[in-house]
Amino acid sequence: MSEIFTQFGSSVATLMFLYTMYQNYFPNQLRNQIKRYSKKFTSFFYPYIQITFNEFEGDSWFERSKAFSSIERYLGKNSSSQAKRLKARVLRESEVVVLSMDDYEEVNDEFEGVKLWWASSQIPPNRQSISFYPREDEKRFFTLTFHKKHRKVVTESYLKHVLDEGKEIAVQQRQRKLFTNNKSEGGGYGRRRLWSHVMFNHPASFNTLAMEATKKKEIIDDLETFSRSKEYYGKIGKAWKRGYLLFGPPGTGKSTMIAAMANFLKYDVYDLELTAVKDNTELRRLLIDTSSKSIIVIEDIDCSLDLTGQREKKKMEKKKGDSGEKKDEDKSKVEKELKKDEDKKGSEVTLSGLLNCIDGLWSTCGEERIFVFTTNYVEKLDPALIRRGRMDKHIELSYCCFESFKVLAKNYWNLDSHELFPTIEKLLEETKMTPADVAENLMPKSSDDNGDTCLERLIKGFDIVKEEARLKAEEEKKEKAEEEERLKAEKEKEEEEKLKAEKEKEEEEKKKQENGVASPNDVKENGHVSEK
Ligand SMILES: Nc1ncnc2c1ncn2[C@@H]1O[C@H](COP(=O)(O)OP(=O)(O)OP(=O)(O)O)[C@@H](O)[C@H]1O
Ligand SMILES: [Mg+2]
Repeated sequence: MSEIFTQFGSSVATLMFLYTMYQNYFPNQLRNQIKRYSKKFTSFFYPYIQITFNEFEGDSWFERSKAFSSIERYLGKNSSSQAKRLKARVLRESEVVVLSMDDYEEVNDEFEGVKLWWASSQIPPNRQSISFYPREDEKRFFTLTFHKKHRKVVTESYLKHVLDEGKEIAVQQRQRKLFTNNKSEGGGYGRRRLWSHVMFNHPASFNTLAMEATKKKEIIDDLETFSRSKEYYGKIGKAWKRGYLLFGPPGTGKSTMIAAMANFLKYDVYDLELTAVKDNTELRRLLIDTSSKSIIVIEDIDCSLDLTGQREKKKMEKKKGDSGEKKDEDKSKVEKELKKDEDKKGSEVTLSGLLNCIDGLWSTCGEERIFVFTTNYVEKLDPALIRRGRMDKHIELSYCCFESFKVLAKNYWNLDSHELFPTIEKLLEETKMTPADVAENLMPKSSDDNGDTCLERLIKGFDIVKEEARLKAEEEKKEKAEEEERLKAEKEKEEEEKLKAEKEKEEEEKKKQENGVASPNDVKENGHVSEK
């Protein structure tokens, strides 16, 4: 036994001696060669492949690798049930807690029947010191291990799947923003910020939007299909964007619907104020500066620009001419309209500039974008602006119907039915009331209010709306009668002046004949006086 120990001891000593000789006397180059061949030798028997994803790559020390962040999110979602140690991070803007697997944790994954292993590691810092910032020599990385026979599936499909899903999770977790364009002020130095933003926290959703169920479903389906159609748009050679035109009277839910759309798709919203845009070039710059997955909104498009072009201009010029002859009251009305027109002129954005941005070559900068225009007067818009392809879907938001009312009653008071519903249904058929008015009546105004009192108030509200409608109709009738009267007076005046002119002419001719002077009509081309 002691012999065996002696032999074992001397063999270990020999090995140690050889290793020390190898370390000390083999040149570096030779050592590297040996290392390379030994790795090749082991990989011949070791059937697995490893891919490493570093947190920071190349020169960009300050910017985390996008692939690393996507993998972290993907694994965070899939590893929370497997990993024993997780790291929690709270996103600054959204206050959402994001979990990711801690260092030296391992999780497995499966994709199309292929088994894969992920591990998170880090190269520890060389020196021990206290630092607020991440240490330069502290390198975190993920390692993906898989059998070499799955190389094709992993490199061609799995990695794309991981990165796409990671990106999608980021979209879901991000705090969305509401942007508005800054007014252009010439003469500034440096690069001006084109958009300002606040956090988008509008609570509207399609559940709370009062609208017929079929119409609502149609819009939801349309939005869903759009957001899933990246490949399809690419295949048919169309920019991945869609235009919606929302039209209807004030208070019918156009702005609310935009918020519901943004919440449904989890998009940012860019509220574009066209009158603050200097010219077409700036409009283009603004659009290039918008991100993908966003809704670009132009509210009250009929008021934003002189989109009816020359026709409108002529009408205003005529009004301007007329205003000289009008009563003071009328004059101020026309001047007000002219002032509004002047405001629009502060912007040199033209209809064709706008059309190019929605539909031209520039519209393809950025993808997955929805353009929404709203208006109270669809008939005022230029047909070129709202043709399909530009505004693909036209949605009319109208006065409250019984179905819409039921959505509001459910939202405001959790009412599915009530004895007053039939009365309200009848009143809604007879009277035009906007969802905004219905909502206002259903809002509790004191702690004593409940479903019954609010429905009763709504019924009374119909009387007010009816009375308002009656007064408005009367006023319109009066205005119409006054306009007719004015036109009649103008016509009579014109006729009178015409008659007067004719009479004067006749008298003049008569006078000339009496004085024996030939009238110019009596002079023939040859200069002779005609015989009468
Ligand atoms: N269809 C609707 N569903 C739910 N609430 C609505 C609806 N329409 C209007 N409202 C309520 O009325 C208010 C005003 O609606 P909103 O601002 O969406 O109207 P609008 O059509 O954009 O009006 P405007 O043409 O004046 O801009 C909203 O705050 C909302 O509470
Ligand atoms: Mg609105």
